[in-house]
Amino acid sequence: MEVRARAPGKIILAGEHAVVHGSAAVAASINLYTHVSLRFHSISDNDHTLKLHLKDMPLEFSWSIERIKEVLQEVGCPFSSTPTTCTPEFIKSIAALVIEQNIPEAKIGLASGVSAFLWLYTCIQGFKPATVVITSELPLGSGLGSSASFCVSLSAALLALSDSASLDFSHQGWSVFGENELELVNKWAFEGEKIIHGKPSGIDNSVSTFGNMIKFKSGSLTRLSSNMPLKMLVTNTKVGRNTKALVAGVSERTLRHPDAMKAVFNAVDLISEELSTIIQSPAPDELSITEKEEKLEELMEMNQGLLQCMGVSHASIETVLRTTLKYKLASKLTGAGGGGCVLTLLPTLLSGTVVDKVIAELESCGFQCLIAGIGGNGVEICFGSCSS
Ligand SMILES: Nc1ncnc2c1ncn2[C@@H]1O[C@H](COP(=O)(O)OP(=O)(O)OP(=O)(O)O)[C@@H](O)[C@H]1O
Ligand SMILES: C[C@@](O)(CCO)CC(=O)[O-]
Ligand SMILES: [Mg+2]
Repeated sequence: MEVRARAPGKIILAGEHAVVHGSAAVAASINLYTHVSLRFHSISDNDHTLKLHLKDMPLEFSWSIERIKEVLQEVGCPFSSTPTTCTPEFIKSIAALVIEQNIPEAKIGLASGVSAFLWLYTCIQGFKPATVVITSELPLGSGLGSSASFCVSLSAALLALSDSASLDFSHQGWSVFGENELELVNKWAFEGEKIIHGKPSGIDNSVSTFGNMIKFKSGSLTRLSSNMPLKMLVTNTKVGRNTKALVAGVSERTLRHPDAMKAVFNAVDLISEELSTIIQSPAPDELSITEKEEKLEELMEMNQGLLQCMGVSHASIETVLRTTLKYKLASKLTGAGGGGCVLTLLPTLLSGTVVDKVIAELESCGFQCLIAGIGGNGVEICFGSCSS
């Protein structure tokens, strides 16, 4: 029996970092996915290993089930029907299993992803021999939620083949879980994100699980129904960074300047609330689409200024901001910042020629541009044949 799962990446329209400190944030799924395929080995395979194939790296890992048992059972049994946080003892043991695989130095950032894999796998499936293959359309470590879509798609595939799932294996094509299963996928993915991120707010795994557009505040999610055709240019500066370090940096700044940072987070909260109201306000509205877009642009600029206050901008991000401003377009970083991706709102009435010009200028700086499809489905699973 083989199952496939796919989960989308995301953009954050407002509120990254501040959301870790209790402010509201607004995020939307995008049409770029991480794909997971999971197949248990049968007795006739005579293969007693757990294999992880990161196809586009390309890297392959393999552990004998005996070795995994030997290392993990020293600290307990991770197998659990409810989402469980990986303890520091398990983290250490899992790290030992990852180190044995000799990940090349240039790809060492993947170690946290492989650790999250081992945690989610052994918690949800225990010690069953299997092969897991992962591919991703998302750039890793660029602010588009690669870590969350990795954890969500993996949790979905693992839960789909768990004993507690009651799914219709004969259904052809992609299908969605029921609400309760989605909640469970989301909770497990959050545990995986903790291993990769340190202190995630939960917004990335939530939007990857449920899709569409959400407002997220203090761990709770509100689904937004947008009445605006939103078009965003995503520019990848290709400057590598890692979310864990950036989130930790903002927390350290908050410890040094608690009152000033509280005011910054409060301002971001108000920006996210206003942005979600504008996006949801019914059309036709007293505000024309253009007026709404102008308000969104201003809010994005204000949010970007506050992200600079938090210390998460970067010279490459500033270059994108300056370039798009020449065309009177507003931009902000998305995700954790420090490099990674920048969003630019493309107003409905903007001519295609201007879009082409701005993309050409950004690409001449060595950046990579794409126009993301915003607000599609969340995680989906498929048994048997399905289009990719
Ligand atoms: N397809 C994948 N295979 C293995 N590991 C992955 C994969 N996708 C993400 N990861 C793990 O997640 C890490 C990147 O996560 P990180 O949170 O730093 O960036 P991001 O999720 O792309 O951006 P953001 O959190 O700002 O949205 C990688 O270094 C790796 O450990
Ligand atoms: C930087 C951050 O706010 C968003 C990363 O996409 C971290 C988080 O909320 O977990
Ligand atoms: Mg991430």
